[in-house]
Amino acid sequence: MTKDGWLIVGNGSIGLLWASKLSELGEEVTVVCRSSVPSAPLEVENEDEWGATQTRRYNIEFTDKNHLTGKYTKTLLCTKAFDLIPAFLDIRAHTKKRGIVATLCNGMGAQHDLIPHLKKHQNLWAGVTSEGALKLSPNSVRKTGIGDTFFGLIRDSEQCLFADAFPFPDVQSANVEQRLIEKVAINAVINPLTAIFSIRNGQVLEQPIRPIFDAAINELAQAMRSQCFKYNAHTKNVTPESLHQRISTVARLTAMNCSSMYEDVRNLRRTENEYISGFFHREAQEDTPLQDFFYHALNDQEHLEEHKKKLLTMYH
Ligand SMILES: NC(=O)C1=CN([C@@H]2O[C@H](COP(=O)(O)OP(=O)(O)OC[C@H]3O[C@@H](n4cnc5c(N)ncnc54)[C@H](OP(=O)(O)O)[C@@H]3O)[C@@H](O)[C@H]2O)C=CC1
Ligand SMILES: CC(C)(CO)C(=O)C(=O)O
Repeated sequence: MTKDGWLIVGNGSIGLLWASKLSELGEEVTVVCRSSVPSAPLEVENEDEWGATQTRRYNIEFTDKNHLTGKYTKTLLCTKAFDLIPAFLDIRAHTKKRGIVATLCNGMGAQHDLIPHLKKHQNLWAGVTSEGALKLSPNSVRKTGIGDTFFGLIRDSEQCLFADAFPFPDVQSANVEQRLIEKVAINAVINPLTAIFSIRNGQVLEQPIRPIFDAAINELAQAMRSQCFKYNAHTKNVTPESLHQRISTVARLTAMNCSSMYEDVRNLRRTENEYISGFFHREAQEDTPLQDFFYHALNDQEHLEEHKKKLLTMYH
């Protein structure tokens, strides 16, 4: 049986947020959960313009992979980068062979690694989002930051049911590779700093973190402009000023948010370090000592306090 609604994989903050957005469009939404399957409706908390909390409820279906039926034409994977492929393989049998698969995860690498696992005529849309969200329980989420979201085709099959149109208004992007790289740069600055120093996003703009924030941006801009950088076609016009402006804006708009990496570190969960600082650590041909430092510090969390002190000494 063909299902024309959306199948969302992952009831984390982003999966719950997108379940509400799709539901608001009048779409049928099914969310596949790996752990506990909620029996209550989805709840989304948001602050109105006067700072009062508003809660909206949505009638969507929560289920687990063993109770899925039919084949979905539209699938949105909202997992961490390292879970993307196993999550798709879990539900692959329930995806339509000419349908679309979309991803919303940070970092670089996992999206492209998914391509060989797709069915023959499925289109793959890689998404990037700078919205902030905090999961409160398996069925509730709080919006914590304003941001934008874009999806672009990274695998285009002529026989896909949706041709090359993404079935959600105003999010389609023709230059998604550029957006993916720009987003990984944003995450490579905000996420490690917030995770190492246990601070909210907005605090990266303040003392004593500010000099490290500035240095991390200058270093990345230089690495991204280098002719030897594999993705140089998408990044050659990046300047320290433009990168600075973009990353500072995200930090301001999500000032009260705890980045996904900070949440992972404080909840003792695996981080996306490998797909964020790890990406620059492997791919940048220029020296990126700060990214290398972040990468090693986050792989050595038992000594985070020492890494923190060292960073502060180096930049003051
Ligand atoms: N939170 C934020 O503000 C932002 C997050 N992002 C990015 O979006 C992506 C998702 O983030 P976020 O929602 O915060 O992450 P979470 O860790 O909150 O959620 C990921 C969810 O995916 C679930 N999952 C993993 N594997 C499977 C599977 N096989 N089947 C079903 N569910 C599965 C996890 O299940 P379980 O509960 O069992 O762990 C978890 O609920 C990440 O790449 C993140 O970096 C981007 C911008 C902002
Ligand atoms: C945009 C930002 C920094 C929002 O917190 C994010 O992508 C994350 O937390 O991973």
